[in-house]
Amino acid sequence: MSTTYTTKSNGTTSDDNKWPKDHVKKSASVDRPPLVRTTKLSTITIKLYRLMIILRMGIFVLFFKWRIGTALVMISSTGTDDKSTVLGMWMVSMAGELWFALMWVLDQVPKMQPVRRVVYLAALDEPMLPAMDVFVTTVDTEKEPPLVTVNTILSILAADYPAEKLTCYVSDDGGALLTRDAVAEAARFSALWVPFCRKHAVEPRNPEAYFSPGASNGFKAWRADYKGTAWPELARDRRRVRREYEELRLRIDALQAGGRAAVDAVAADRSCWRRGAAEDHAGAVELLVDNPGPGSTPRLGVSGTVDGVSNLLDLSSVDVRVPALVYMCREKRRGRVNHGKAGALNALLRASAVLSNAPFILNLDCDHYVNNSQALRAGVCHMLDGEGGNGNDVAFVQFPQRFDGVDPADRYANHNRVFFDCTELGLDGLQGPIYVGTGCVFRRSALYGVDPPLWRPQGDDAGKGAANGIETGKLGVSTPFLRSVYAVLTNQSDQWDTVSISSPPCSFDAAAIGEATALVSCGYEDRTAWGRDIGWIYGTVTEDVATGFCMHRRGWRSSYCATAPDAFRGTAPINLTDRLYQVLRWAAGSLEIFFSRNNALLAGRRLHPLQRLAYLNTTVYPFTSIFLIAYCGLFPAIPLVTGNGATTGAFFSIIIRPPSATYIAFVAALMLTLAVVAVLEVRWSGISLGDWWRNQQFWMVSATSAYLAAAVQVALKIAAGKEISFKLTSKQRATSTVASVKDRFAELYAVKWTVLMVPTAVVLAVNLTSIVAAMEGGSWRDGPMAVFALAFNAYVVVHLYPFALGLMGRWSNTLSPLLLLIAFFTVRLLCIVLYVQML
Ligand SMILES: O=c1ccn([C@@H]2O[C@H](COP(=O)(O)OP(=O)(O)O[C@H]3O[C@H](CO)[C@@H](O)[C@H](O)[C@H]3O)[C@@H](O)[C@H]2O)c(=O)[nH]1
Ligand SMILES: [Mn+2]
Repeated sequence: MSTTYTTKSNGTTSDDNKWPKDHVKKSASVDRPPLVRTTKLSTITIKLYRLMIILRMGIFVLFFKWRIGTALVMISSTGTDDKSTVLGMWMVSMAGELWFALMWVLDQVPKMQPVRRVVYLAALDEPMLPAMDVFVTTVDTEKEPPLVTVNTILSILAADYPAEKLTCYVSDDGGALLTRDAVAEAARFSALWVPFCRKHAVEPRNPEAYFSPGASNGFKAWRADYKGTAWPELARDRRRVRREYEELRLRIDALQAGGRAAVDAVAADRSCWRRGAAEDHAGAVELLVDNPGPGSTPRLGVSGTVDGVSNLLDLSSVDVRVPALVYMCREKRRGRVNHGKAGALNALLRASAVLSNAPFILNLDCDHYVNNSQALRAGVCHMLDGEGGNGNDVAFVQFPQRFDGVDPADRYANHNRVFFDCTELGLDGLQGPIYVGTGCVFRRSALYGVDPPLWRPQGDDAGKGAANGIETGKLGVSTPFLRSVYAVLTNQSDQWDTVSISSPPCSFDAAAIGEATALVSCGYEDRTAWGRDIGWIYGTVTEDVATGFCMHRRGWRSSYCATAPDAFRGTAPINLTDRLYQVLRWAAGSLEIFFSRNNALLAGRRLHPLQRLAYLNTTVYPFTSIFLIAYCGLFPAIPLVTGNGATTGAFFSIIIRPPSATYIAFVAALMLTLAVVAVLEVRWSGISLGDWWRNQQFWMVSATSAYLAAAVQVALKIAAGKEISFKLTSKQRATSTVASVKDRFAELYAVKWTVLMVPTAVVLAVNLTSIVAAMEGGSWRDGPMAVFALAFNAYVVVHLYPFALGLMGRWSNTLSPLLLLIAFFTVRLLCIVLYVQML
């Protein structure tokens, strides 16, 4: 598919943006079976889906033609007194309808060519595996319990990957000694946990998830595999490891309690258990587990050699080496912007460059653990072989985000299935999925702001030109760092053997650690291009979308890797307040990108045309709230504002007439095609109708609350320079206790009122005012406006208030999604029929 794209976009005007003339796709010249197989979905369902989308776009065109035609006639035949009212209403309604149609098109069109990719892990030879660095970020020990981070680290260290090629870096943005001590505890426990996982091939390799009763996370129940002789030994080892794990938990609890006690003692001076204040502390890089050494061979456990571990388990036939683990805390100083997560990741990028300098980087939030120990290998398959045999143009491989601990009804649409199982698959068929912040493997060279091989001058396969072209001023002044960048950029070849990828060899000596510490100082990025062209992108709270966009804009591709069982799993906010704040941050971040140099409309021609639409969609969607609230909510108030009593009455008398048959036909056709497209989408992607419905519902909730708040925040940023802050999502502390669903999700049932509901409240108030006004001006019959307002109120209430009141979970168990869908479309239809009757 990339080939057709290349030819299609050939022959541009600007020199820089010309598709390489005779770029021939290098197919995998290596003699091995392909690692990834890509299939375009082209079942009858998909064909029908495309057809319906095109059909619906056609109906839009006819509809708008008719609407504009009839409105012009009506406006010209209206008396001058009412003209402003009618014109006002007509403009608001046209703006709304055009916007909703545009949003629907932007959302649907990039989904028209979905692909699926399957990896063949068996074809991946051990020596082919490149080195991999894993970045974990954490910032706040209250909202991100250290135990969660510890479990994530353990799942990474125990992943099925050669120990000498894997390094785990933990960034502690809060500079808390507690975090550092907890990571050190993880390092100690890994000496037992990693060999145990290897010995019995346990899954998942997150101890908390592994030991929690009933959590199989997509794997067969752990006992099922062990009917044979290994069973008694696993049971015994498991018991012992579990006991050790319980002790680890207690130690971490004690650390946390100690931290709190100290805080209490020194009257809220949090600095006593930090390197300094959370926002003002020195940088530090510390090696907690050393690398086993390049090319080192498996070391079998011999009794009594591994920190007393072998006394607990028989490890005589198990490789006991543990991958390297590095703790890092970048320097922060008050009064200097630190760029949040993007700043932390850029510090990690530099520090790791002078230590392990792996060509690939996996990025995980502290709560997203490795659920499938093969995940890293799956990512490598995409990097080596993705995009039709040559993965060299793939900048990143995104995995779907999956979550533990969401209520069974998924009331707040945390699973986001439509996005992860439809949209991302569709984008994978274009230039590649959007980067969503966690569970993503990067190519290090792509983060250094160079062009993909596809766009380099001919014959520059080794990236020499790219390496020479890199201006040192952009990257900062550290010579060891620049040397590491050069090594990475010149080492891109199709021969992904250990020789070419592990250069320069890992070194974790004191000099390297010292250099790494200098690289995480807060002044390093001054007068460089970090955050602009290099590394993770600054200037938005959704650094993920911006970073992926900048790569796609350069012509890089990305790849989507859905595995079974899930590659990674994290936690999601399950109460409405946290969830709405998360949605608010995403919406505000998107608008920040829209109003920046990273606006999709400004990108050059290397961006796939449909990819551009997709990025436009992800950055303008919060504006929908303005149109929605004007169209459905404030619309009834227009005659009250523009007309005086007499003209309003006259206006009402004009508009009491049944809607025309043409209009009803249009609305019915638009509704029907919408429903059919939805059903087809559900069918080809394999999500359930319930998932789709949840998304619709939660979209309504967000669009009448958080999106509008985001628009206000961004307006304030533009007008008054007020920066948008990153409000961290609280991670649930994992529990091993079995509690009833009701107890576990008790928080859901508590009514939480939040400021984000204010926009909805305003709209409802305006609606009520207009109802009262209409009633005062005459009888109920005179006020179709009032009926419309009532219908909209019902619409909002049906969508929103059950959420707020915590009823949805119970309802959804009794009402089938289909019934809800029917109700949803009926109310929507009613709203629209009533409303256009007025025009
Ligand atoms: O100053 C900061 C702020 C945040 N983080 C880390 O950023 C991550 C994401 O935070 P979270 O509150 O969990 O955000 P979510 O809303 O769950 O995250 C999604 O959306 C974010 C963008 O808004 C992305 O950064 C995330 O990766 C993506 O999972 C966590 O690991 C934090 O520790 C930092 O390291 N430094
Ligand atoms: Mn998160």
